[in-house]
This record gives sequence, structure tokens and C-alpha cells, in this order.
Amino acid sequence: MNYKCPCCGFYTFKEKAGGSYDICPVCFWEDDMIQLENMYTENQLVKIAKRENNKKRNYLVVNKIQGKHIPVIPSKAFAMFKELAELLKKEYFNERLLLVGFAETATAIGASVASFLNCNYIQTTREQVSNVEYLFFSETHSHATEQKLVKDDIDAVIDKIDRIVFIEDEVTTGNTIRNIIDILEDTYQKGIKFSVASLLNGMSREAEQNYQAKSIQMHYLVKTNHAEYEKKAEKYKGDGFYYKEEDYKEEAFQLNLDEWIQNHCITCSGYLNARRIVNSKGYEDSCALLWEQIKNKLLLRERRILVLGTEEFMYPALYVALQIEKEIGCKCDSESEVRFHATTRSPIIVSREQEYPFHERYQLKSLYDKKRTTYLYDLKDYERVIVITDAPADEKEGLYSLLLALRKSGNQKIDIVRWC
Ligand SMILES: O=P(O)(O)OC[C@H]1O[C@H](OP(=O)(O)OP(=O)(O)O)[C@H](O)[C@@H]1O
Repeated sequence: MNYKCPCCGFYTFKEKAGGSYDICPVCFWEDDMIQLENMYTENQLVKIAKRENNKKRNYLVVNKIQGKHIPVIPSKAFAMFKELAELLKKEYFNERLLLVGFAETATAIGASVASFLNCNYIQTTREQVSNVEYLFFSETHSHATEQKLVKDDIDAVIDKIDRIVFIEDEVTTGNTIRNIIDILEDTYQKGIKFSVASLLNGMSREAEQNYQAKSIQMHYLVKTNHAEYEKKAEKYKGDGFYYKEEDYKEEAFQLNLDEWIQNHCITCSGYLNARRIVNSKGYEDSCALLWEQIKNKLLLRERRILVLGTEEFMYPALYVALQIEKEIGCKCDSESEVRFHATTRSPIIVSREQEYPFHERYQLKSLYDKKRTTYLYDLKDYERVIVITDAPADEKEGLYSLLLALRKSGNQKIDIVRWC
């Protein structure tokens, strides 16, 4: 009889995991007691969803704690990001690091890890940044393949750092990061050291060997086994609830949208844009200032509060959600009422099967570009919803659709916080 690997869930161990130092032949996890006591597991973190009309990769790896597609408890997300930061702290305590977080899902992870390590941080972006040159690279499997990094900022720090660490929610083939590394090496022609730190790593042994051959170091919390993901995604029926803008008409009749926005929108100062390099301490200080303003202006008395980020703008909203959670004093899952997630460009099917991660999908116009479609999944009704965004104020249609979707899902008390 074989025993389950606590990391990937396959029955690969001859004895029950408990410090044997045996290595799992599927995910290469080593049975070490210290790891066992502190570890996150694939079963605990991962759910598989199905991407809509994506022939290159039909599945999406959804992390249940991270805070992007699924509403999460903010402190749990931060605790997991801290674990990732600890791995890097041990390894690179005497190096000067630049951390790069990948848009859109990994931007809050990247900023949090940078904050724990107190180093410089920049995120990749799919938005426009004025008056800069970019390094373009491609995320070929994705719903939005074009990615960019502000070149002017990399130029400014490239001679002052020892290593670039790419922060990801998950690495599947490792190709996206290889693309940007190739571009950085071509552009700067110098011996930059590279590492990748991700919550999840599903690279094959061959892909890992390619990284090792290029001396790209890999760090992760959980090794994932993608062997069954494609099949698993395929079997979901896609029979969930899909709401489109025409379904929000009833809510639209009840509201004068412009007047509503005027009355429910606050503007906060001190904005820092992490699409440009930021010092993580300065970024955190600016988020703290954002929280102070929100606290003073909104006078929060509710216990069931949702904080929403928008697309690749996530860390400041997650930071504020954490402060609200602390303020309310939520200590454990059953009491905690504060949740965080974000609008996303990812088109994912929704399905009624209970184990499937998404059951309802609200289609929206993007707050950044009304021609772009975005989504919110599994909206519940809360006592209060706080949307925090750095989207331009003149792009109103996205905000209208978000507001109407929130009302459709039973939310009445909604605040919009613009950070600029
Ligand atoms: O190792 P690779 O094969 O290159 O794949 C990894 C990428 O795939 C996922 O992005 P996803 O397409 O889910 O969307 P996102 O980039 O908007 O987060 C993930 O966030 C990584 O960025």
C-alpha cells in the first residue's frame, strides 16, 4: 500500500509522510518534518477552473487563498505571501534585489513580498504608462498576450542591483518568465542574476532542467502536478449563471448613475504607481496613508465588508482590506466578515458543480478602457462594498457596469475610492 504525498496528493510514498526524507517521484517534494508542519498543500490551495475559448491552455489554476478571482480573507493571503518572502530572505539576505510582480494576478503578491523584504519593486503591466519606453514581452497562452515593463526604470536601476526576482502566482511552463529574461539579457548584455518565486510551481522536470542550465533559481511554496488539469477542466459543464450588461437594466432604471457617482465617490491623495519602480517601504507608507483617508472619510461601522481591487491594481486594495479586518478584530474564518477580490480580464466559465471554484459570472466593462471586457466572479451581498481603483475618472462606463453588477448581486451600500 502506498501513502499520499502531502504536496501533490498522489500515492507515491512507501510510508506515511513524517520525516523519511524520501522524495516524491511526481512532484519531487522531500518528506521533511519542518516542511511538513509549515506547508501549504496543493489540495488546500488549488482549484481548477476552465478558461473560456482558450485553445492554448484550457485550464486556469485558481489559488483559494491568494485573492484575485475568489473572495478571500485578507490576513490569510498576507500570511501566505509572507511564507514566500521568508524563502527569499533566507537565500538572498546579502544581495540587492529588484522584485518584479506579474500582471495581473501576481501584482499583490509581488508588492507584499517586496514589502516583507524591504526592496525595490515594479510590476509588469498591460496598461499604458505615459512618456516611457517599454520592454515588451509575450504571455502566449493567456487571454491577453501582450505584457510590458517600463524600460526607463529598469535602465535606472540595472547597475545597482545584484538580482531580479520575478514573483508569480503560478508557473506552468516557465515560458512567460523565460521570454522576459531573454529580452532583459539582450537589452542589457550583462550578467544579471535571475530568480523566480511563485506560490505554485507546476513546471515539468525538463522545464526545470532548462532553468537550471540557465542558472535561474526557483523558489515556491507548493509543487503542483498539472497532469490531470486539462482533463479536469474539460469535464465541467459550464452551466453556472452568466450575467451580462443587459441583465442590469432594472438596476439602471432605478439610478441616476452620474449623480450616484458624485455622491459615493471619494478621492484620496498620495498615489504611487507600482507600474513604475517603487521603494517598497515608500509604497507601503503610501498605502497606509490611503487607509487613513478611507478610515476618516468612510466611517466604517459594518462587519460584512467587501473590498474590491480593479484588474492589475490590487495591492493597495488588499492592504486596506487587511486594515479593515484588523480594525473589526476578526480572528478566525467563522467570524471574519472582511473579504477581498478583484475584477479580472480572465474569461472563465462558471459551473454549478459544487467543487468548481466559480458559480456566477458578472460581465463588466473595464474601468480602464470601456472597450475591454472584464469580469467579477461569485459576488455575494455584503453590508458594504468598497471599490478601490486607480482607473481614470473620465472612463465612466466601466464604473457604471461595476456598480450595476454590485447592485444586481444585492449590494446597496457601495463606495468608490479613487486613488490619485
Ligand atoms: O509558466 P507559464 O506557462 O508562462 O504560465 C504562467 C502564467 O500563467 C498565469 O497567467 P494567466 O494567463 O492565468 O493570467 P494573468 O497573467 O492575467 O494572471 C500565471 O499568472 C502566470 O503569469
